[in-house]
Order: sequence, then C-alpha cells, then structure tokens
Amino acid sequence: MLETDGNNKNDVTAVQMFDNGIELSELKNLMGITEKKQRSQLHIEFNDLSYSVYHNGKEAKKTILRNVTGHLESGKVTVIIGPSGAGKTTLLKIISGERWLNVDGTITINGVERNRGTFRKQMCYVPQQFALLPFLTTRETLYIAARLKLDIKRNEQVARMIVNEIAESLGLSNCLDTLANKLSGGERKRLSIGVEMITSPSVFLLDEPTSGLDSAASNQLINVLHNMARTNCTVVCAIHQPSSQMISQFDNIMVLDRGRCMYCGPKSDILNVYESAGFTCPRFYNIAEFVLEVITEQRDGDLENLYKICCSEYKKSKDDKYLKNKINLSTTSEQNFKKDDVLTSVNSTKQTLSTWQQQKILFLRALICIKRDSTMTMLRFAAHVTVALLLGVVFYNFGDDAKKVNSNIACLFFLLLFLFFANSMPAVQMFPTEAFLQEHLNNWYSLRAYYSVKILTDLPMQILCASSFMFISYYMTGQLMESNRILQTWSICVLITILGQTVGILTGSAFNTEIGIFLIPALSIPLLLFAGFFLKIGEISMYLQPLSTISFFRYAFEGMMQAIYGFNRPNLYCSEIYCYHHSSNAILSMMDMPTVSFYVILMILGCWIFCLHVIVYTVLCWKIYYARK
Ligand SMILES: Nc1ncnc2c1ncn2[C@@H]1O[C@H](COP(=O)(O)OP(=O)(O)OP(=O)(O)O)[C@@H](O)[C@H]1O
Repeated sequence: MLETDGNNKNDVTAVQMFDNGIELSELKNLMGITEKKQRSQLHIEFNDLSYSVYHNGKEAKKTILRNVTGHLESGKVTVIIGPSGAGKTTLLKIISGERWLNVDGTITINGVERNRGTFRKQMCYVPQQFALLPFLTTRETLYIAARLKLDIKRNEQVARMIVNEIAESLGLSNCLDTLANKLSGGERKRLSIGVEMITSPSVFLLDEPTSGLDSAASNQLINVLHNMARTNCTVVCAIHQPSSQMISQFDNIMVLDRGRCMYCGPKSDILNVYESAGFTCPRFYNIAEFVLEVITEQRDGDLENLYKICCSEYKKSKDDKYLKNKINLSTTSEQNFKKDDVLTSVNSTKQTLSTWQQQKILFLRALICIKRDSTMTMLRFAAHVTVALLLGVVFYNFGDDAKKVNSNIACLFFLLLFLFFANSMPAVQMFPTEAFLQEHLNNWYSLRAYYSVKILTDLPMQILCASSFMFISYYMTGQLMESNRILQTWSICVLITILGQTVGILTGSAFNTEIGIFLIPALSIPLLLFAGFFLKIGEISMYLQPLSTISFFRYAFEGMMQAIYGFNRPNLYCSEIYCYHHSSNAILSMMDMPTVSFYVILMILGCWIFCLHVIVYTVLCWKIYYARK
C-alpha cells in the first residue's frame, strides 16, 4: 500500500513533491516538525493544585498532590522529575484535563482560566502506555494518523512525506515496515510520540517519553522536542530520573516529591536554591541524581526548610521576572486567546475531514487489521462450523421425525443459544474504550465515524458465521428444505447473532472486559427462563409476564418455531401407528404458539438491536463527555 523509500532526503523529496504538483507552501505548512511553524504560544500556570482520591467510599482519603504551584513556559522544554509515585503522571493528567474530579486549585492558560474542551484541542498528551494497533506497521500507523489528523485532502504524497520525516526524526526509518506488536519497547514509545507529533500541537505533554530508550535515542528524541519548542510549543516531559546528558538539554525543571513541588523554574537556578537550603551539589554531579537524593532524604538536611525556600523563591521569581514576561505575553496572547482566535490557533490540530472521509480511512485501517489478525477470524468461523457439524451429527435427521419433536425443539433452542453467546463474548473486547478515547480526545476522528466503521466491518463476518452455522445444521438435522423456511430461519439466526454482538459491545463499552464477560451470562440467562422453552408462555405467572414480554430469546425462539413448524407445514413423518406430534399445528399449540406473527417478531428483534445500539452510542458519548468535562 505504501511503498516509499524511508531515507529520502528532504530536498530530494521536496523536488519530487514539486514535480508531483504539490505546492511547496502546503508541504511546509504541514511539516510542523521541520519547518518553523507559528503556533499560538500557550503559557500554562497552575496554583495550589491539590488532588485526593478516596478509598472505601469517603472513608480513607489519599492526597496525591498538595498545593502544587508552578508554570510551564511556551518555547521551552520543561522536565518534571521526582521519585516513583511522586505524582508526575497525575499532574500531567490534571494539566491535560484528563483528570478533573476532586481537583482543587486553578489552571490558567495565558492568564485566562483553562477551558478544558478548547485546551484539549490544542494539546497532545502521550501517556506512559500508549495503545497502538498491533497489526499496523510503523509506516501505516503514521500514515493513517496523518490522513486522519491533517487536512491533506487526497494528497497521498504529502502524507508519505510526513511519515518519512517523522520516522527519520525519531529514528524509526529502519522499522517502517515492522508491525507495531513486533517493535521494541523503545520503538513503540517513539512511534506513539510520532503519531501525536503529526499535528504540531501547541502543548505537548509526555509521560516518561525516554523510558525504554537508549541514551542515543533519548538524546535524539529530546532534540526533536527542542525543535518543537523552538516553534513556540510548550513541551513538558515527566521523567523519573534523567541522565546528566539528558538533563543538560532541558530548559526548566520542576521537582515533585510526595505530591509537593520542591522547585519549579530555570534549570540554571535549581542548585542555588538548594544550596541556600543547605544542600550543596558536588561538582560534576548529575543534577537530577542530586535532587532525587535530597528529596528522598539520602542527604542530610532540613527538607521542610527546602520546601519553604522553594515556595518563597518561586513566588519571588514570579513576582519579578516571570510576571513581567507574563504580562507582555498575556497582552499579546490574551488577544490571541479570544474565543474566535482560539479556533484559528488550533487550525493545525482541527479535524477538517468529513465523517465520510474519516470513515474511509478508518475502514481501510480496520480492513488491514482484520486481514492481519486472521487467527481470531478463523477461530470464530471454525467454531461455528464445528458446532454446526456436531449439532448435525447429534440431531441427525430429527427435523421431520414426529417421534423426535421434543429433541428437535431442543436443537433449535440450542442453535439460538450458541449463536447468541458465541457472538456476544468476543464482542466484549470489540470496543477498546481506552484506545478509542485516547485517539478521539486527541482529535483523530469523530465518534460517529468510528462507531459506524466498527459495526459495519464486523457485519460480514457475523453474517458469514451465522449463515454457515445455520445452513450446515439445518441441512444435517433434516429440517424441511423449503426456500421460505430456510430464509425465515436464516433471518432469525442473523438477527440473534447481531443482537448477541450488540449486547457484547454494550457490556464491553459500558464496563471493562472482566465485568462484561461476567454480565453477559448474568443478564441473559434469566431472560432464557422466559423464552417459552423451559416453561410455556401461558404457564408463566402473571407477575413475571413482563419479563417474558421483554425477553428477546422468547421472540427469537418463537420465530424459529414458526419458521420450522408454522405456515401450514404438512404433517411430520411418523414411523409408528400413532404419533402424538404428527401435526405441526399441534406442536405449535403445545408450545402456546404463535403469540405474535413472524414479521412482528422480526421487527421486535430489529428494534432490540436498534435500541441497544442507541444505548451503546449514548454510553460512549457519556464516556467522552466525562473524559472532557
Ligand atoms: N486513582 C488512584 N487511586 C489511588 N491511588 C492513586 C490513583 N492515582 C494515582 N494514585 C497514587 O498516587 C501516587 C502518584 O501516582 P503517579 O502515577 O502520579 O506517580 P508518578 O510520579 O507518575 O510515578 P511513576 O514515576 O512511577 O510513574 C501513587 O502513589 C499512586 O499509587
């Protein structure tokens, strides 16, 4: 699909692009990482940020951040250091707007209180664990991200050019054709940064971007981040313990210790501040190592005093130098930050693709993944065929035998059960909500585009599995070979399959996989009781009748019964003088059927599927709202 030479030189490719009729200005505009692109300057300030979590209801409170005050300057690379569990990730999540409940304190952008919705469009947050699609290569991952996130219309060449540029800048050129699940930890990390770099965000927050990278790759990455900062980007990295070489490349440092800010400001001043509190750094010592030794009490001294000095130094520096800068910055930026201009400032990250264009790209992505992830597809198909054959062998030629009516009815019920559960269980994992939210909130695509593609791409497989299962078992169990009966049975089988899948998606998207897998049988099995198989509809107590009315198994089962025994079916074959279940009408009335017409059953099952999809969609909207609010 994407045959390009990963090592093209900029000028050579640019000439090729020009030859291909692509405007150089467009190219420059899109190549935010190599060209000096004018972003809006976003200066972030946070005051007295506190964050607590509660265990056992409201009984046990754990404070994670305590009155953290600091700032993140645009055009600079800031590193947040601190021991494990200090609160670095939590702080990044709060700044990005991903975490907001139980947060006290204020966050301002260029002096204006942060609007989470608007801010999220201007920033990118790369978490410690970034979900990448395992069956896409590096090239495809970057290419699809470029196509989804940038307004490059149908310009394949520009997308390819961007892919090569980002891969080169992050040292990924030699693994462009490697699947994401085969990449090393460091390569995966760089790829996850690369997909977010594509839009050239105004604020770039990275959690442990150098974990798993060797020193050469770490330095290369920090260089790339510096280049971004030079183009007005506010770059922030949370790094547990940077090396001396790495720390020398950062402009500002913020130190966190057990949720407290133990310094925030220029890297050049940190040792003076620590010295004034009685902590002297030996010559040629790694600053980060020294700071960590101090705050983890490996060096003698008064930490409380250090904290007080850090707070007062920060206040002092803010009052003089930084405040002046801020005032200058705010006067220009606040003008930029008016509502209308905000939209212009997020031009680079704004989705300009229509839903249809997004759907096409997502469809392409889904097809590649389905083709490569053939194991699951094959397993699903094989399970349907194997169980159908088993069913055929066990109930061989029962369909037209009046003596075996009860067994045949059990066979039909089993058929429905298998289709429902075999399709609902795998669907629980169909909506990887975290990966979806991560991409959606970073402005990759709309929910509508993602949802429709997800549902439609699985539909052919569902129909294929349900059809093969139904045709094999129908034929082998000796049901009546009449085209309208086959079609009616098939339609019920397909509907119960889709219904099963929708139930699976609903539980999987509303809860996590473990809860989803527990909930499917827990919710469905009670409905099975009211399906009319274990006891007749008329035998169900009046108080429990509503459960029978809402049981979709009841309609699916009755649909099957009508398809097999209804519509004036001729009498069944009877090998003895008298068979009790000789007449198909007698069989149906023995089961208290029909209660509704076959076509109403089809409509009810269709309504069930529609309503469940509406609920899934609402759940996803709520999850997005909750993540954004
Ligand atoms: N939702 C939560 N419930 C309970 N504790 C939490 C929650 N979120 C974070 N914590 C705790 O808050 C502390 C800070 O976590 P955080 O992930 O921010 O640390 P960190 O500095 O990023 O650590 P690391 O360098 O190991 O990634 C940890 O002790 C963690 O266990």
